[in-house]
Amino acid sequence: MRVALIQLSYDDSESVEERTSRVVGLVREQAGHDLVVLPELWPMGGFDYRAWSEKAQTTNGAVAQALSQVAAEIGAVLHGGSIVERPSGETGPEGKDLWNTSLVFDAQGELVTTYRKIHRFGFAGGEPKLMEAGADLALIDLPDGSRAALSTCYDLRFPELYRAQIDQGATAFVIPAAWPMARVEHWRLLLRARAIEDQALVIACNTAGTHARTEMGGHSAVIGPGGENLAEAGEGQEVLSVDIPDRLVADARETFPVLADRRLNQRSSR
Ligand SMILES: O=C(O)CCC(=O)C(=O)O
Repeated sequence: MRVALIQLSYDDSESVEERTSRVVGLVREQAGHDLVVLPELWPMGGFDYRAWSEKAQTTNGAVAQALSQVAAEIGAVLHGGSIVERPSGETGPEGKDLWNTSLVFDAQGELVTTYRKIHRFGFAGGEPKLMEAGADLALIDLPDGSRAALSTCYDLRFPELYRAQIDQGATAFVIPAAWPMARVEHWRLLLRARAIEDQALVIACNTAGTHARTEMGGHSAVIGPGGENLAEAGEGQEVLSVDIPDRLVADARETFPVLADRRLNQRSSR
């Protein structure tokens, strides 16, 4: 399976429409890949809290439609990163109407899965103040037959989420992010930790550039189930193109079957 991660750089100068058209062009250039991945909240700005409400869209809005079209055009599964979602006529348990929602399109351009970020970042501000939390796990079948679980940025700090995902059959994690430079070493270390402890393929696409006065950390990466770096980006805009060997996770789990020794979960049998 050939995977492309588009580590997009942006600042405060583009409209949503301009950025969408730039991103569609970058996705189009990835024809020949089986899976293309974009970062978290790239259309609205990961840290541009003040613009979120005004820029929010539905999962059938202009951004989603542009992503659907380009996925079909290049015939690849497209993880479109996430958008600030305002569904029509829905509010959550806290009375808010925004979610941080990832969109996945199949190679025909159909929106096959959405994932609403479960762990909201910002403590008393940011996401918890403005958005509802997601409640559901989301998994997708990848073109090579493996099963990928979705999470977003700050979710990475909560290992129990990834354990729940492997209990649902996940062999890979796809993680879009807008992770700041200030804590980029946490990002790099936690990606490896999740790969090693869950013996899974980690496909993690971060943001570059500086927006809303926050410098993004870059260092998107593809990490194998033994913690091996299959590819890692630098700090600027960059596309990572990676060939994932067949049976990478299956072989790792067979030759070093540590997950079978878990005792504090339903699957423990020893
Ligand atoms: O956990 C972190 O340090 C960064 C998280 C974040 O930026 C996010 O979830 O948007």
